[in-house]
Amino acid sequence: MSSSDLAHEQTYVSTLYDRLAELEERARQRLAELPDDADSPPSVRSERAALATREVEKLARYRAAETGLCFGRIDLADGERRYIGRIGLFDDSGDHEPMLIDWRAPAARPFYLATAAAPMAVHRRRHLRLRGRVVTELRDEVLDSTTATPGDATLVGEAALLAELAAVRTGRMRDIIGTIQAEQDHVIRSEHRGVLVVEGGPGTGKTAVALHRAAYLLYTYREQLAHRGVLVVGPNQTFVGYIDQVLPSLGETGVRMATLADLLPGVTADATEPAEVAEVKGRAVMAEVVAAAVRDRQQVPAEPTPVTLTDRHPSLAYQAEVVTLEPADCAAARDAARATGLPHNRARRVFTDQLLTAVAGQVAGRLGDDPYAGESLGGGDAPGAGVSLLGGADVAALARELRGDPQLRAAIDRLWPQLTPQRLLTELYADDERLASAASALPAADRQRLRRDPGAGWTEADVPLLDEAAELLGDPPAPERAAPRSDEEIEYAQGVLEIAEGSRTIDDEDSESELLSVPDLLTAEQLSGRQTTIDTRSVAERAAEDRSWAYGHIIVDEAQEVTPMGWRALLRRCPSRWLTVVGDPAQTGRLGPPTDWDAVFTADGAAWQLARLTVNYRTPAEVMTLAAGVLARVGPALPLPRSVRYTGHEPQLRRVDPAELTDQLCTLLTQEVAAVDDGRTAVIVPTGLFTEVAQAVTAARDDAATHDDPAMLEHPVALVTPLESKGLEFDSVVLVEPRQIVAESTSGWGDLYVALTRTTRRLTVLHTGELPAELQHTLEDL
Ligand SMILES: Nc1ncnc2c1ncn2[C@@H]1O[C@H](COP(=O)(O)OP(=O)(O)OP(=O)(O)O)[C@@H](O)[C@H]1O
Repeated sequence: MSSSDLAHEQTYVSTLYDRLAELEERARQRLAELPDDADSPPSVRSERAALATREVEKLARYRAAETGLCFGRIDLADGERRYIGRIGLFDDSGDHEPMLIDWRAPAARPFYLATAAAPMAVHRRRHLRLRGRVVTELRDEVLDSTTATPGDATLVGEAALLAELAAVRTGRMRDIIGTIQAEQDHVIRSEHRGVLVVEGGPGTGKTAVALHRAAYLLYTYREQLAHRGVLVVGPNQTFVGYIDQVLPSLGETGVRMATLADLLPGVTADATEPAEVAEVKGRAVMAEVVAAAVRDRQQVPAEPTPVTLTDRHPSLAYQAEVVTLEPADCAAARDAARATGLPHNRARRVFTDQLLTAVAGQVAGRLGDDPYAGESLGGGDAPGAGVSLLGGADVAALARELRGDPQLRAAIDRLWPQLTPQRLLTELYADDERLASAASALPAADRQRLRRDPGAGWTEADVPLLDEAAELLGDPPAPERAAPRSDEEIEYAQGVLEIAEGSRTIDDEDSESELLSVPDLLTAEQLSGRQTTIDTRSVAERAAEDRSWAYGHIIVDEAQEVTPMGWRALLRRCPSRWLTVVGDPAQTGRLGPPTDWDAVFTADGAAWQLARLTVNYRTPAEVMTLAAGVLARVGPALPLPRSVRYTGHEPQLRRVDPAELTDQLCTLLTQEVAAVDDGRTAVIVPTGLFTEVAQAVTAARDDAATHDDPAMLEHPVALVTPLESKGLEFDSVVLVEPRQIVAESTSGWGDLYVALTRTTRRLTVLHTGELPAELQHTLEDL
């Protein structure tokens, strides 16, 4: 590439940065010019808050675009030249000519799709590499079948791609907007408005593609998605930490990232449990178990139940101290409450009302009996025997009075208690009888797995069950008195009232003294209650605090790990059924059958489509050859993704003396850390060996960390179990005791396959006994 080419691009890129700085300055000014709000009415304040939010978001996008602002250029056959970058920039002329095209805009698409065979009117594609604002490198491809450089015809911008893939890892995932490949582009820009399921082997870019799709959808459907927000679900907090920089680096900050365990506000699901228990909790049948557990809490007594009233009710002249809850009355009240279709806590009101009316009728029957019914008083004024003297209004008044009786309330509570999801599940798990009734569809051994004493804490598998329960129970009816207003709000309202009082006209003062003023009509508390509080939380924050939030789009990563109950919780949060779901059946770590997409989505009425990614960008071909034997054990029909590159490093298989395992490991780590420079090395250890190995390694090296450290991935050495390594990648991987990994795994060979495919460059397998034949065979075949 000539230096004049570089100089030319430098001039252009500098102009782009100048334009970006101008726009940033303008947004900052607009923010500064927004008037102070304090005294404006709520409608004006909320409009200004919206304006401010828009400017703040713009500023965030401009800032995010600073690094690597422009990364590409396409020259079209007709002479048009388009620069492609992180955001769109237009010049200030009246025509607003595009200076830089957002990578998500349709005009940028040929940059990602054009090949020599199908050039899409592109004559040349250029990749620009920047360091800060300086253009350091250009890579050109001429898309002309006669002059095209030889290479992998399926790859777009092969040289730039391979340079990206060779870069050392930092412990945080990066965006890939400069080198998105054609099959990935089709997924990112898919116009499918239902569920898009993307399957692909390790390293095929499923996570990268899912996140770029989120950015693409937010760009293309910003109005629609800005209000409802986008949720990205990952398998664990380490993974969420690994990917959480990608969308902000693309200028998108309004996305909520969470694990399934975080879905329910107010529930911390950090307890652990055996995989066999989690598997039972994840089954679809658990929806029926939870529903039955709720129904079981709506009871009818087998026998008439006497209740001694405690209060001396003013209207009960004869002190009817004992009332009876008749099974037939309770059953009628239960039927009426269920027939409303309301959630349990809301339907409780109907049950209570109807039962109280029945009890009041009983009391009224006693009170209203005509004492002279048997006597002949002459005249036809008395209603006669068996006919109450009290009318419907009297019965209603009695029912109202009875509602306050503590004994009666307690009796009703036993029949139809107000329940929280936590109480429902705690009492279900803790009681064999309740379990036998609600979970009768489960075999006895599985029911026993659910048995647990109160206070054990919640696990991730409990969250969808709690969510299911929350849906069936509903929120309790709003408390009669609203939550007290804050002192500050009341003080402000008091001030308003004083001003209103002080600003009364002279005419007012002259008028009659009984003329009411504002403070006579309204207390400060009432006025503060009428003020509209302006919610300054972001959409993502509001969504996180609201169990019933409906997201505009949901992205689910490592989707093969989600259980049928997990899917119910996710789909509930996306009424539009617009989801992107990425996963690999071969990497399933959970017990139970693999996910049947049809059973999950078609049964739910969602239109779903399958797309596949076939090229592995992470794992070198040498390592994938080793992993092939293991994949065959995971499932003979599962496709092996094609690796995009060889690195020249054959995987090392080292047998060591059991007594020397940790010493050998520490020595090896010193070599690996040196070999990857600033890169990252992982030690993947079976769970049963984890504590021993982690203690030895962290004692020997202060650059090593485990998941106890939230910044684990930023350390040169991370110690992880196979399950924790899911979705992550490292420059070098040391895999300890593969045979034990398989022995411990609940899903057969899947965990070993995941562990083997985490490396971008180097792999060493340390083992003390025989290697699994699957690893040896593959090597012999080489
Ligand atoms: N088009 C691309 N250009 C540059 N890098 C890419 C591209 N596609 C994927 N990569 C890189 O390949 C690596 C693997 O991508 P990613 O983690 O998204 O794969 P995955 O399919 O989710 O893997 P796994 O299932 O093993 O977790 C990442 O470092 C990612 O940045």
